[in-house]
Amino acid sequence: MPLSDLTHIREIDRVLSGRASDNHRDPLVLDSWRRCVETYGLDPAKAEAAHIVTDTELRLHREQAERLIATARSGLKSLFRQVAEQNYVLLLADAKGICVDSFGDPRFEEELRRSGLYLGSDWSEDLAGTCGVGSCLVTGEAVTIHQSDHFGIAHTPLSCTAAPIYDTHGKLSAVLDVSLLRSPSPKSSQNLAMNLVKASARRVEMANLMAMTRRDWVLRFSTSPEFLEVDPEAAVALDGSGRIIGMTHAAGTLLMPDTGDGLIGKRIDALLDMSVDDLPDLMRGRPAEERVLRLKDGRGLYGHAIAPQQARVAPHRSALDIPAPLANLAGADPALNRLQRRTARLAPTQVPLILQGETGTGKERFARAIHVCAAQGRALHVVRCTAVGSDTWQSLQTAPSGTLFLKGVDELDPTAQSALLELIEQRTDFRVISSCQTDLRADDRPGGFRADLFYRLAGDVMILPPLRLRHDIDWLIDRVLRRHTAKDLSLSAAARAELAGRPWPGNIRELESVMDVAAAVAESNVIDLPDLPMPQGTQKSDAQSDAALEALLDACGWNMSRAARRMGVNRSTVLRRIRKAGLSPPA
Ligand SMILES: Nc1ncnc2c1ncn2[C@@H]1O[C@H](COP(=O)(O)OP(=O)(O)OP(=O)(O)O)[C@@H](O)[C@H]1O
Repeated sequence: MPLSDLTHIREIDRVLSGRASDNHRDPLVLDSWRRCVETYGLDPAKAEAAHIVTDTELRLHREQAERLIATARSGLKSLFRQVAEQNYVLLLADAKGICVDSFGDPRFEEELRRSGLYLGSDWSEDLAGTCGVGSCLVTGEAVTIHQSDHFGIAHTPLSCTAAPIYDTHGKLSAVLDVSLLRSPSPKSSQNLAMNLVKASARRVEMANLMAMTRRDWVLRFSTSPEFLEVDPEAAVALDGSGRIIGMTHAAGTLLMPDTGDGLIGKRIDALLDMSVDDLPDLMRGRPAEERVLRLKDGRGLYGHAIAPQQARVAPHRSALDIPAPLANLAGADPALNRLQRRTARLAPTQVPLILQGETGTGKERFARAIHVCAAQGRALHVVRCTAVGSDTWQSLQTAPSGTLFLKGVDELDPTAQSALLELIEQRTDFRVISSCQTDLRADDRPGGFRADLFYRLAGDVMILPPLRLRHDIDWLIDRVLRRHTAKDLSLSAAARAELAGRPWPGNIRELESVMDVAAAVAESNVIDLPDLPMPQGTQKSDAQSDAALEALLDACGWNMSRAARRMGVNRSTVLRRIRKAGLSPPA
């Protein structure tokens, strides 16, 4: 027996008798050696090179791991391209340690087969001893088993680096291994291989999650905005209520660093300061740097949400027509639901749109949703019209094509109007969406909005109703409340009724700030009347005209007290106005 083998066997004996190894072995290797002798009863001197399963067994193993293998194969190929010049062999093993796919240089085929770096070889630790695949399967971690780290003397020339691949439920399902028949002596020579194999396993898990959860939301994470879209670190799949139904392994470590597991079934709002309703805001339309997520322990992450590619259950026709980013903007409000349906049809076109509504009614949010539905990753340029200068128009001349959102377009002075007209005539590749708070009209008189520009912007004008006229205010309250997930808050019936009756001059923005205050001051997890801040000043009621009065009454379901609270008057005043206007409740 060669001296090196004898030395190896003696070292194992020494370690097994409780003495230290001279070779600064990784504790993971020493643990595995102990298992080999004490649990599996293996003998390091037995020079069994490779255990190869029969063709029938191999077919069975391949069939069982078929889906993952199909996904992993492309990862394997690209990894092989990266290491092709360096004589590495790539193996994909299933959860039992059987090599179900391999890539290697055909010139060394016979040698690879003899060494077990080949299809059908069984690398489970209880059979092959300490080895890349087997020890990775036992520990669930990426490992390098370098030369004499191997238990059996038949394997000590090899250097194997392996990383686990977990399925979408967090179960270890396969191992990706890169091995060398001969390698330089220092173990550190395999550090790069370790990074490559870990990155490939992560990408295989990501691709597998995406393929398995096409009907669900996927939320991908990265600690840096640059890699968020190209190479995210982790991902989870979510059902419609925000429960985690799939994950990549790294998501456990990232979202629950203490325990790492138990992620499946958890609600996303229990882990992050966000709810499932915020997912559309995390889609591609927004710059990655703005898509910051906060973990409950205060750490920050960047998030990228991918909408379901197919509906989970076939909804009824009108819901089917509305893509998720738009559908998430309203509850059951007939006017808004009509608007959503209309917008869903216009979103994929190039028709320029004007969104009109009071401050805080959600015009920008609507515009972003339209962009996300239409733009397939193209740029969104937001121009705040109160703050434009010549440099704004100049930089837009060379900006990438996409959506141009003109926020507060009614604020543009004549010079800016000319500059904008010139820009959109040149940049026909911009889809223009504008927002305004006033009833914008073409008016060529001095100080007006020039007609030639107006008709280029106003393909369709969409009116977003003020909050006091929305029927879905309860839905909105719940939605805004869900952002305060740290306290698991709810609202007392009295507080809810009080909020439903407010005039809301600042609309949804004001609602958000009221809920922020209430959530902060509430002493229990039920927000009650005293927790609500006073209304922030009252605006002249919309119910000045008969039509507006009727709309407000409709929004309140003809409940006089609620209408009176919204208008900031008493009940008898409402009744008097109804009589004067000759209005009556719908039959
Ligand atoms: N459908 C919605 N659900 C939940 N929050 C919403 C919704 N629409 C708007 N918001 C929130 O309300 C706030 C105001 O929305 P946004 O900025 O879109 O309003 P706006 O009409 O563009 O306002 P302004 O004209 O004053 O700029 C934002 O914080 C936004 O996140």
